[in-house]
Amino acid sequence: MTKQAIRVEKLNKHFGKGDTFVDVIHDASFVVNKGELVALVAPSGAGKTTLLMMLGCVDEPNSGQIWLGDEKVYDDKWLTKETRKIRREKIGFIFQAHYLIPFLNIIDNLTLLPQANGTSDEDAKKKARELLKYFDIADKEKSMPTQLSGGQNQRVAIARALANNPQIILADEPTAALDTERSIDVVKMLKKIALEQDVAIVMVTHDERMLQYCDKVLKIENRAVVVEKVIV
Ligand SMILES: Nc1ncnc2c1ncn2[C@@H]1O[C@H](COP(=O)(O)OP(=O)(O)OP(=O)(O)O)[C@@H](O)[C@H]1O
Repeated sequence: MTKQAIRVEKLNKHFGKGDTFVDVIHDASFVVNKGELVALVAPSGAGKTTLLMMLGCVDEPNSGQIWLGDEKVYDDKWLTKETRKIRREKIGFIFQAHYLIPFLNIIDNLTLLPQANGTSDEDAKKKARELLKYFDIADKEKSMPTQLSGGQNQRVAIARALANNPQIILADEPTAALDTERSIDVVKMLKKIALEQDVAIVMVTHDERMLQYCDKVLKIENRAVVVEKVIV
């Protein structure tokens, strides 16, 4: 079994034409393995979200190649029309805001997508309860998101990203709305998930203090993606 969760070769992305042309990512090549927590850092506007959204099959690159696990999904074009299916089956997303649905309780927030994807009510609830237990918030299943703290809601959002057993989690500044202590909790939790569930996690962060918990750092420098090992 290969360890590779994401492989990118000579990936390019620009926006606009003429006066509005912006070259964002130029010939990016890197690998993220299963079990790794990888930070993605760069100055504002350098292309972090754009890169994450290409890995998530949301934004289309201009050229290059992307493999998710062993499956090549992009080779100068998407290799399937079903990019939504790839997202649903392989990828979990976490954002800065938790985006829980305010009028659904915690367990219903967790079971909504799996049920929409065809999982039975019973199986979706079983998995949701396992996740809530794993995240130490089993007693909150009947609570509404407004009754939980910011850190607890972010744990629910992480649990939701895991509900479909993804191979890859893409997290866009998951700690930006949290204080330092809660941020460290969340990043340590992501590290534990990566290791225990053999998931690859790419996390955008502006916070240098979080890098020590990561295995690698992807930096975007002058449109190129540079991979650095974390030395603690
Ligand atoms: N849909 C779009 N059309 C045109 N330009 C875009 C589009 N999306 C992003 N850009 C441009 O691409 C560049 C990279 O944007 P991106 O949001 O990926 O940066 P970022 O590193 O995530 O920034 P931040 O840290 O501020 O969130 C920016 O110059 C942005 O203006």
